[in-house]
Amino acid sequence: MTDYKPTQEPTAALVLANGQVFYGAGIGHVGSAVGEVCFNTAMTGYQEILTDPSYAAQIVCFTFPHVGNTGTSIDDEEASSPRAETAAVGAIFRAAVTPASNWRSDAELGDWLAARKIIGLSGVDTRALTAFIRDNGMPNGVIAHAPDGVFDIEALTQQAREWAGLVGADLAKDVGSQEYFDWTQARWNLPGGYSDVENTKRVVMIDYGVKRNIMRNLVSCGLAVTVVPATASAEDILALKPDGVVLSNGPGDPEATGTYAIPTIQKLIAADLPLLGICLGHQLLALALGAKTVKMDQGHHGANHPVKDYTTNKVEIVSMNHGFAVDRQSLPDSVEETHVSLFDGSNCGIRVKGKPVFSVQHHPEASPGPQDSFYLFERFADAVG
Ligand SMILES: NC(=O)CC[C@H](N)C(=O)O
Repeated sequence: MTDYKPTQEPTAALVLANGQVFYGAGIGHVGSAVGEVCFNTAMTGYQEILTDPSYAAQIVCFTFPHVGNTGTSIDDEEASSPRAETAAVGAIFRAAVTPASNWRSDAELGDWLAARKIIGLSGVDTRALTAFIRDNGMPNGVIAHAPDGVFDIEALTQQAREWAGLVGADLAKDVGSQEYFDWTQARWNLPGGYSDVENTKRVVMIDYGVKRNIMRNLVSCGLAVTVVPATASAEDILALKPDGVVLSNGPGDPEATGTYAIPTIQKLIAADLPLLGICLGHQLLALALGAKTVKMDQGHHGANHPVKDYTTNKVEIVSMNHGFAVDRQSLPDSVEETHVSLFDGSNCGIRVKGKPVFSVQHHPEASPGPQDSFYLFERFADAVG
């Protein structure tokens, strides 16, 4: 792969740890940021992707060429708080971002990226970058936006090389909420917008970087949601007398977050509470049950991934965003594999035999199906109810 130079003078660049450079036009935040570079194949949902806290410390290369056409809307934020660390650090686009044309848009993508402190880079050969990631795995890199076009490539390469990367990184405790709070908003299901619902059965959401739509789906299934920080102890959680617990999605290496999450989850399982894990929550549940997680080469990031539910033999089209996976071989006898990726056969779901404790690797709230995976929330609500 050769360095790709656009015809105009570049105002932004992606510099990989191996020294390769992708030049383009800058948009959004001015400055530089280091992260792991991944590609996402979704055709829609760029705002939800960039505000999914699971993408913290990542730079997302969109394979879909036209991004930004529908602008941004306050309703499409996914992080529970707008702090800068709760989002991807960079976004890479093939085509230049054109003005938004959509009735829902309340800000142009460029302005929104700037407000969110996300660096955008357009005009990049995203196919070449994606092919590179497919062949070599997800590299560390620095994305830099300098309107004067001056880049110290050597220093940026050095920064990418010296970054410790995502293996061993616990990001969940910084990205998740630092406070306890109740979430009451249900799914967007009325012409007037989202509705607030008061439910009686209460679940605690351990926030490792939760997405809002997970909480909306729980509320829509009849559950009241109390959010607690990632580091909340089992004692603190049990004191809230929950009817169930949800382990959220989140960024970073599950093993690193596991140092404090595993003992908590083990106590919650011992307390016989219904438990649902999603993505990072799935990986943490597996670790708490004695299994292992592994780093994937290119990961799964997209909105068209087929997953099979062995318990019903149905295939659902799901949204994925993960760079680590549960190692099937390491699952103990007490655990049954319930879901598998039909792309690469990797594990996508588990349940504990004889207990209402289960988890999935994909994002059932993200609706590419569009409703294929909502049954998981209903399954959990039934277990709680
Ligand atoms: N979406 C998530 O929860 C991601 C989980 C984990 N950080 C991974 O990359 O595998």
